[in-house]
Amino acid sequence: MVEFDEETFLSLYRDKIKAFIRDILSTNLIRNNIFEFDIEEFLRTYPEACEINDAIIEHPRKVEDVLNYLFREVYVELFGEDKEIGKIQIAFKNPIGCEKRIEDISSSDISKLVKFEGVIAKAGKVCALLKKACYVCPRCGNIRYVTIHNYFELPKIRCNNKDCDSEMKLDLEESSYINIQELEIQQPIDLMKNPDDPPRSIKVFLENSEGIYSGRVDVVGMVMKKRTRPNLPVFEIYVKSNYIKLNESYQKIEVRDILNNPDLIEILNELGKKRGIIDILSQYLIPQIKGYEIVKKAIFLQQIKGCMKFLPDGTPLRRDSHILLITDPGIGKSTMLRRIAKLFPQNAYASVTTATGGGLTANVVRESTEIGDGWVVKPGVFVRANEGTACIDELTVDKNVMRYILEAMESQTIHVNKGGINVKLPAKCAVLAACNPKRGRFDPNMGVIEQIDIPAPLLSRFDLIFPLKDKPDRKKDDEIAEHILNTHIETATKEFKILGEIDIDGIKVDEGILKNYIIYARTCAYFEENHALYLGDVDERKLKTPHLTDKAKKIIKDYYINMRKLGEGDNPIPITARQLEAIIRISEMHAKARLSRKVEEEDAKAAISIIEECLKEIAYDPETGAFDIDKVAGTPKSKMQKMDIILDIIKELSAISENNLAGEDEVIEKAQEYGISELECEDLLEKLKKNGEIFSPKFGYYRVT
Ligand SMILES: Nc1ncnc2c1ncn2[C@@H]1O[C@H](COP(=O)(O)OP(=O)(O)OP(=O)(O)O)[C@@H](O)[C@H]1O
Repeated sequence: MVEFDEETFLSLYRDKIKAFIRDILSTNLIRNNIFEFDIEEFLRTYPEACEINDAIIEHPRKVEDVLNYLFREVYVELFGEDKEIGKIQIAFKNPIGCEKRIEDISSSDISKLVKFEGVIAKAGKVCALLKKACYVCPRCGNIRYVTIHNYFELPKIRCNNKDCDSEMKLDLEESSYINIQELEIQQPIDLMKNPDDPPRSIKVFLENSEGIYSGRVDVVGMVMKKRTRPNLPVFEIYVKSNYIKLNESYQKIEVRDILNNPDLIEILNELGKKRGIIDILSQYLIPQIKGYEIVKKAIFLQQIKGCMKFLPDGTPLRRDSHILLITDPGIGKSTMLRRIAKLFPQNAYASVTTATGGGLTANVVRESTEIGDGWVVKPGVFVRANEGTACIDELTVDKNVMRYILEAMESQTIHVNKGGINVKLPAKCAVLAACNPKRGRFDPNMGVIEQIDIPAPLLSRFDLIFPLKDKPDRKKDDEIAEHILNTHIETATKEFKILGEIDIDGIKVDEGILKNYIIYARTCAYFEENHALYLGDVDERKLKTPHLTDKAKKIIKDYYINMRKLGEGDNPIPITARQLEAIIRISEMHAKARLSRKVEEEDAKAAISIIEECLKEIAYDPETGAFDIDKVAGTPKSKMQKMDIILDIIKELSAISENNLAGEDEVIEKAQEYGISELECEDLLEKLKKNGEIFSPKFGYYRVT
C-alpha cells in the first residue's frame, strides 16, 4: 500500500478539490449533514487527477480528514463561520475499482474503502452517535473537538496547550451527534459464486441514516475491525458507511443493458412479431414440467405484469395478478414455484411449512446488536420480492400465517410497529401460491371450493385459481412419462433438447433471451418513446403503455354484462367487478407479452378464456349447474338460500318456544323437509355462527342475532 503523504496530496489536489467543492456548494444544498464527494464526477472534471481515486480507496480516513479541512475552508469563504459546520461529513460516492462481493471482503480490506451490493437482512433503530467529541482540559480549560472514527473505543485525549499535558475530560453536552443505524446486509443469491452456498452477510454502521429498513442497496464504506474479546488479538470485520443508496430496480438496470444492445433489441422485436409467441415462451418458461399449458401461460403473463397506472393523485393501481394453484400431490407445483423464484433476483420462494407469518412479511425481533436496544426489523419474503414475485408453497399448512399473507396482498405494504420501530415496508409483488386440497387430494364427489382450506377473504384476492387434478389419462400419462424420462436422460448426457434453447423460426432462444424478453415487455421498453426515460431518470408516471382499444373494451364489457345477466332473478351472481379488473389486467399483460402498443381484441379474448378456465373449475355450482362467483367469495347462491331457510326455521321455532330458543334437533328435523341433510344443516349452523347471524346462549340451542 502506497503511504499517504498529506503535503504531497495537498500540493497536487488542493486547488482542484476546493474548486470542485465550491462548484457543488454554490449550486446544491447539503442534505442530512452529508457532503457527497462524487469521485466519478471529480475525475470527469479533472481527468488528470486519477490517482486521487486510489488514494481515497487506500486511505479513506486520511483523505476524508483532508477533505473535511478543505470543505471547511471553502464553506467559510462562501458562507462565513457556522457552528453547524462541525456536523457535516464527507461521503465518498462512486469510487472506481473497489467493487466487491460481500463474501470477498476480508482482513486485507481493513481501513480501505469498499463498494458492494446487498439486501438488507436486518435493520436496527436509528440511534445517536457521538461524532465530534468535545474534550475540556480540567486544568487550563482548553477545549478540543475530536472526530470519533472508532465507535468501540473513545480516544484518550491530552491537552495540547504548551505548558499543560493533562488528560482532557469528555463533555457530552458540548459534543455533537449524528444519526447511526446498524444494518446487516446479505449477499444476494444472484451474486453468489455458488448460489447453493449459505449467503454471506456483513454488519454495516450507517452514519447520518434517515432510517432504511428493507431493499437492495449499494453501499460505500470503510472496512473496520472490532476486537471480539478484550485480551484476544482476534477482530470482527464490519463496514462504517455514510453512503448507502437503494439499488435502482432491476428492471431499470436491465432495460439499460437491453437498450445499449441494438442486436438484442432486434431479436426481441422479431420475437414479438412471431405468431403464438406467448404460447411458445409460456411453455419454454417452465420446460421441466409437461402440460398445464393454460397455467403456464397465466404464470408467464404474471411475470410480464400489467401496465403501471396511476390515479390523478398519484396512487398506483395494482398491476400484479395473483395466482393460486391447488393441486393433487406430485403434480409439479413446487417445481413450478421454484423455477419462477429463480427466474429473477427480485423473485423469492418460501414454503409455509417452514416459514412463519413474520418470515413471509416482516419481523421485529430482539437480537444481539452492537448499538441500540437490540430491536431489529427483518424483512420477509414479500418485502424481498418487492417489484417481483413471491412464490408461496404449501399455503394452507398454517392458518395463522394466512392472516399475514392477506394483509400483504391487500395493501402491498407491510406495516411493522414494535420495539419502538414503526415503519411501512414496500411489498408490491405478484403472488404465485400453491397448496393441496383440504384432504390432501381432490374428492371428485365434492365441489372444488369446498375442498379449498383457505378463508374466503384471502381466496378472493387471487385473480386466477387453478385446481390441478391428477386424473389418470393414458395419453397424458404417456406424454408426462416420456417427458420426465427424456429430461433425466438430458441431465445425464448433458445433451439438452427439452431443457436447452429453442428455435423460433431461426431465432435461437435461451434462458437469457427469455428473461430479457420478459423485462423488455414488462417495462414497455419496446415503446421507443420510453428509451430516453430508461436511459435517464425513470419516472414511471411518464412511461407509455398499451391501452384498451374500443373493440377490446367492447368485448370485455359485453362478456361482463352477459355474465352478470346470469345473476338476474334468483340465479347465482356469476362475476363481480373484481373479475372484470382481473380481465383488464390480463388483457394488458397479453398485449405487452406480444410487444403490442395497444390492447386489442385478441388480448381481450385471451384474457377472458383464461378467466373462464378458472371460473368453470371453481365457481361452477353442481347444484344449480351455473357459475356462481359467490362460491369463490365463500357462499354460493344456493348455499345462501339454504342459510336463509335455516334462519327462518330458527326464527319460527324460537317464537313458539318457552325459552325463546330453537333446539338443534328440531332445526335439523325441520330442515330435512326442505331437502337439507343433517350433515349440511350442521355445516350451515356453523357458518351462520361464524358469520354472527345466530348465537348459541345454551349448548344445543340457537337464537337469531
Ligand atoms: N407434468 C409433469 N411434467 C414433468 N415432471 C413432473 C410433472 N408432474 C410432476 N413432475 C415431477 O414430479 C416430481 C414432483 O413434483 P413436485 O415436488 O413439484 O410436486 P408437488 O406438486 O409439489 O407435490 P406435493 O404437492 O406433494 O408437494 C418433480 O420432480 C416433478 O418434476
